[in-house]
Amino acid sequence: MTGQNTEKAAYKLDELNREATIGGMGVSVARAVPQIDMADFEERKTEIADQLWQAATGIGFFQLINHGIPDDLLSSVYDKAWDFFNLPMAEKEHFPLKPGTNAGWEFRAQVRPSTGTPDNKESYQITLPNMTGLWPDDEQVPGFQHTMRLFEQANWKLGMRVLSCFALKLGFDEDFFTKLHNPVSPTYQSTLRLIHYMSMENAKPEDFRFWRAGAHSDFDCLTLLHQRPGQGGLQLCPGKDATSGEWTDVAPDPGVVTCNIGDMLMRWSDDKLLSTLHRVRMPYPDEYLGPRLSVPFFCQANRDAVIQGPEKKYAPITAENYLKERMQANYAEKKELIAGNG
Ligand SMILES: O=C(O)CCC(=O)C(=O)O
Ligand SMILES: [Fe+2]
Repeated sequence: MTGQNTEKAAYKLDELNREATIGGMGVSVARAVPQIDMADFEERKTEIADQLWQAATGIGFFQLINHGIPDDLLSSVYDKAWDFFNLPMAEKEHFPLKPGTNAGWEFRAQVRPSTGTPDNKESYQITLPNMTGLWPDDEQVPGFQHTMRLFEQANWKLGMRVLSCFALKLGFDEDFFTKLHNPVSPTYQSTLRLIHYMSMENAKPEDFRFWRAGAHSDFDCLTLLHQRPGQGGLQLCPGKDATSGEWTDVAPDPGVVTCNIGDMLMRWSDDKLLSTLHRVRMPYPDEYLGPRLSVPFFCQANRDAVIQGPEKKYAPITAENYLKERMQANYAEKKELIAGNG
């Protein structure tokens, strides 16, 4: 089967080689990240698809405005995320991230090939078929499960709109990707992730040498990221490697959803849609030093989806096998599956 040999060798895929060489600071360079208006989506689909294609074949990042995810839902997600992260450690430990499931809580466990050190963060991941025993109850965090399910669904819907535009552009049926991100299937593996990057307010100068999130590309098809205004740090470096060392801050403007293409869609588009390296840097001394909360949603095709582009540039591979290969590099020393999306 395709992939079996490559699965055995961590770092074998091009993406991993790319990641392993990009731990340096680099320099800061301003670049425009296109903003794309999703208003009146059905009527404006052709125009929106053109804009998405241009951004995704260029810088690989774009920001959606008028995306339809209600502000009050987003605020409620942030409130409940804090309620969760503020639980005592001993309570959070009841929801451990289970290897290979992208579900549950981890604390400073994700080591990036690019840095070799754990990201300075804790996170809680929601992958719907894998959540048994992993939801805090309404006494611990009132309304947590209800709110997160609503938000997961809202992100899925927006993600599928974007993917339907890429499907049209690639010559697939409009609902091609939607059918392969089927949320009622047991093979569903899209993930909502709540991330708490630790406050740097009382940190020692040497702690600033590390990364909130080391440079990486995402494994999935498409990532929708919610950043909080005033809590920046996300940077991108376009192209297939970071040899330029030129990183661009992606502003956490209010009301935008920041999107990037992941490796899975890059492969599925025969390398036309570009998965772009990104990272989360530490704040500069004159910036906000408090904790940072971000919420990405990873649109990741169902495990049994077969990935092959219209031009058949790469051999077919199931999403499950593709992710196995991709994940092996991101495990902590015990080679456990820490996080399988970004
Ligand atoms: O927190 C962020 O701004 C980005 C997080 C990210 O890139 C990831 O989790 O894959
Ligand atoms: Fe990422």
